Amino acid sequence: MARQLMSDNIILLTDSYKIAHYRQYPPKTTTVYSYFESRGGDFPETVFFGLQYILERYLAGPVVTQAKIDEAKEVFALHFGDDKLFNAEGWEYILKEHNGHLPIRIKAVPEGTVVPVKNVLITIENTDPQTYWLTNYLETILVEVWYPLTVATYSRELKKIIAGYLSETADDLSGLPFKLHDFGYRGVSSVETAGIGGASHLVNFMGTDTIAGFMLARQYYGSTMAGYSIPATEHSTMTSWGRAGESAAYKNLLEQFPSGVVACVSDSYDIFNACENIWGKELKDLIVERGKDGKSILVIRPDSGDPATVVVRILEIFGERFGTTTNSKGFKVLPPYIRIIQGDGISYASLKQILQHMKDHKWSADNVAYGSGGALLQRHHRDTQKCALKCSFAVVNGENVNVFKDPITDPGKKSKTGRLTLERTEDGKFVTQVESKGDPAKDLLVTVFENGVMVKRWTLDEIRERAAV
Ligand SMILES: O=C1OCCC/C1=C\Nc1ccccc1
Repeated sequence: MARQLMSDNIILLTDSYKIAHYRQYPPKTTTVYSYFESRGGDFPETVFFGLQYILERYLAGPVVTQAKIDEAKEVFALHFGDDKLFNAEGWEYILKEHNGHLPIRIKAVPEGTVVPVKNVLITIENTDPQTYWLTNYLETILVEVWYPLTVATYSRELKKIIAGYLSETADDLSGLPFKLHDFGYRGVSSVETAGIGGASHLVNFMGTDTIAGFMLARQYYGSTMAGYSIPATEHSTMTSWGRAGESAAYKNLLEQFPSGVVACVSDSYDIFNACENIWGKELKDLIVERGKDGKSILVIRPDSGDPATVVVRILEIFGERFGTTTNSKGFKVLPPYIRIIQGDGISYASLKQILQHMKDHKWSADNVAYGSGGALLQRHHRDTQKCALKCSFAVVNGENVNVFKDPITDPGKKSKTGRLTLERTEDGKFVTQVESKGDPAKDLLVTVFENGVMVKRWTLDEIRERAAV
């Protein structure tokens, strides 16, 4: 049989130090209860997303087998130089008593919910008193939810910026879902990262080139097709015509794609010459003609230079060549058959600068879409939103213990204690009730996983509803 992939042996999906933790809890510990939160960071609220994938992919079903236990025995004896350290009995207990299903209960806020930081988002506890040691054994894989949570949050913050400028400078927000396109597949650390991050972006938008992203949404979030794209050029398909062949390359593009939306990267040599003399003069009539069907659009993609400066300069050139109208908010709009996509240097900071520069020059946000790669999918870490899992409650020798940490060296790391609920106050604000004082009937946390079974799932459509800007 093909050897178990490391990522498919749940016993190996943890940090080495956790292997020895079962001997370190107080004697007669029967419950370990922990919670996950974002303590805050770049943004004051987060979109909860991505736990469903982790549960389905790594924790659900009969994940414990004798083969995996044997593999763990072998590798941990080598890894620690000690064949007595690994809790083989504990895992064999799960195999025999629970038929390989994890005796764990996980409650979480519904995916897509936007929650202010410093609120409980997930709780996890063991359902079998024998497996108190399993709760935090699963911390490692569960805390990886920081990544989809942070990408979904970051993507939504970019959406807020674009929505704001559309509200101020466009007739409506109908173009918003396609205003930020995911260019990030090559810029992430692995195919799995691309899938997770790509799906996280699709909570907020519908434009993507990260195929792994909509495939993950298809497989884990019940979304037949979560994201869309269009024919677009890259430098190789343009520069292979040679510099002298630049206009022939562009003309060929319009002939190959006589209708529909098509994008063309145009900065290979001199984007301003390309816009002024090729797109704006030599091929102008072709562009206007194809636009007469009311649905064909040529999208020009700059890919270098200072984004704000380059975008506005192209808008001015196209405004002169193709004309403009003034919309209900008093801002200029190019004819519907020609647009711009800025896919270089897009980030939370630069997006505001570009949109503000456009506004200062009376250009509507309608004219430009954006693409983002590494900044969208990769330039994040667990401390971006300070995501962590901490133990807040235990039962030891039949006694309830409110567990917490409160380091004198960092008050910001003080953890919540007791059993927790996430509730809403009368005025609709989220509040985390601590010390087991919450009302389970009001708890917004939903049991999503129990004893190996996914007991609650959400679809991407439902999640998009909750996360709507
Ligand atoms: O130009 C475009 O218009 C919209 C469709 C996508 C697109 C470009 N895609 C892309 C992907 C990965 C790296 C760079 C660009």
